[in-house]
Amino acid sequence: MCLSLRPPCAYLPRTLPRPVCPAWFFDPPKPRSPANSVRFHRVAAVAAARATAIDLSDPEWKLKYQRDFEERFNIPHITDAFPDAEAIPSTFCLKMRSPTYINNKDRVLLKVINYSSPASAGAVCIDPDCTWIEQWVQRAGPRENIYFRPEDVKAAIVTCGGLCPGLNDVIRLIVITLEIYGVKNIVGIPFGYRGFSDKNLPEIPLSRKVVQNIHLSGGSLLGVSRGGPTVTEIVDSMERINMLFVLGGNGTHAGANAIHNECVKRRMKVAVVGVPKTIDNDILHMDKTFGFDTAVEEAQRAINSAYIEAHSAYHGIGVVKLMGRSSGFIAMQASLASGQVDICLIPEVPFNFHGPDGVLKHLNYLIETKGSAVVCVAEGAGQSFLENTNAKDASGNKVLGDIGVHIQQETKKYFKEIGVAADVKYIDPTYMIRAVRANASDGILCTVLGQNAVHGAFAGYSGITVGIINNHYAYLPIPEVIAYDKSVDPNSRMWHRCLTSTGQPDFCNFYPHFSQSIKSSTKYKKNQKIS
Ligand SMILES: Nc1ncnc2c1ncn2[C@@H]1O[C@H](COP(=O)(O)OP(=O)(O)O)[C@@H](O)[C@H]1O
Ligand SMILES: O=P(O)(O)OC[C@H]1O[C@](O)(COP(=O)(O)O)[C@@H](O)[C@@H]1O
Ligand SMILES: [Mg+2]
Repeated sequence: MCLSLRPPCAYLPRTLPRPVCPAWFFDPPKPRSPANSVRFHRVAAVAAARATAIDLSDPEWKLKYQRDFEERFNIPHITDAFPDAEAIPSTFCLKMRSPTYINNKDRVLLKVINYSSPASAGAVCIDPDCTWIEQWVQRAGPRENIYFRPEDVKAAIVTCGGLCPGLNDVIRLIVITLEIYGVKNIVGIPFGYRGFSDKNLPEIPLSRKVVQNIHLSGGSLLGVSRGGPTVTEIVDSMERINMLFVLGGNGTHAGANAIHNECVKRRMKVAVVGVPKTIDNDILHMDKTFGFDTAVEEAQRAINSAYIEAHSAYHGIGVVKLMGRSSGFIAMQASLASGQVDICLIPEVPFNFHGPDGVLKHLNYLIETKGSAVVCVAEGAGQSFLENTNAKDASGNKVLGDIGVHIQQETKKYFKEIGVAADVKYIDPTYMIRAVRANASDGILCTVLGQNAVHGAFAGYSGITVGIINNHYAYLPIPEVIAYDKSVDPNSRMWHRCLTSTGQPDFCNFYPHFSQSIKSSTKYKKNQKIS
């Protein structure tokens, strides 16, 4: 089957025999655009920095790589700074039966596919032969011994960044689990990191009674914010807090790691544990982050509305903009789930609006052949077409231009110019999606993550976060999950499945002139640097 066809091919039947596919299809290049080349450079820089120490001609390189991996994914523990910290038997006990514990040596396998070649879809290889190297990370869960006496614990929870379905579910389970361990002093920090420094925002006392039903609504019981005090100010104001649960995305986790480091520097015995919250799903190594499933489900509803509007109008075109600053996961998954999208545009895959290979030309084709069309665009896509204001939000995130409005305007202009009627409707459901309560699968994920965050803190780990990896739960050191933003691999099976579903061509005449062998692909080059 041939996916990702350029427009001339797109008019051919979909069941093309393989030879009809252009050669470059079988060797798809990594797309580049001004926006995502920055990202790729960052990825490459990180990989190269790690790779410099590895010499593939060294017969022991595999062993050394494995050792380096183990070191990187080793999670910090209270005993690193306090070797004399006393371990006591766990106070975590269930009413009905005694809990089963996790052994400190239990591990979860991070990569489960043994790629035979760098050309395999989605392959991530360390050397050109794709040598199989086991990469193990720490299994999450309750330990038999704990490093905090529940009566000495003051636990705080803070939620930062933008909203995400499931925040209340995680808060709820952290509080409930802390109480099961016997903790009485539990507080919420109001409005993100800001709550640490704003004297007008007192701590919120939390208990099972307070949190019992909070998961029934979206948002965060504690409130969220961007920006706020410095790490020094945060640690200065932590007073008696010796367990800090931080719910947030990459920015929040960078803050949490800095808080952990500052506590170690000041010789404060504090466990700082993150729970990744990002609706964009851009945290590394995890199957997904909580709220993502719910977001996709809600996004589908917006797409369905756009479809109905477009389908019911004469030459209707529905445009839906979904979240995703630098990663197109929601747009890709929602497009796949809905099956109603004709064009899906994400930041990772460059596109042209105009010209023979452009989005507008294909929209005209869709209007001619189908009578209507639906476009789903991720907010970070096509930013190079918009004015760069260099504006930043309070957290330092780039303020993006509205690509949805741009598509709507350009589409109207184009159809007017070619003298074809078109009725263009634009839907931006961003804040509606973020504010809903978690669906059942996210509710379960939040429950498990919340519990494991508490187990991690009691086990004495700090500067860690918790995530689902290949359907198991693991603790990871924070720097490893925020080294760069996770993004959609345009060479992955999932993106190709999305293209199969939409039937869209490549909107970039860049591709045909780029038919190089796999040896020039980004991943291969990265691996070459290693050798
Ligand atoms: N590199 C950083 N170091 C310390 N704190 C940070 C850093 N980046 C962001 N933060 C703080 O983390 C919080 C959330 O960051 P933000 O980028 O808005 O959301 P998210 O955590 O979802 O990425 C903000 O209060 C911000 O000030
Ligand atoms: O308007 P706000 O609050 O700045 O949020 C907008 C942003 O929030 C997001 O939904 C995700 O933000 P977070 O990384 O904080 O979860 C982005 O996709 C979007 O750009
Ligand atoms: Mg972020």
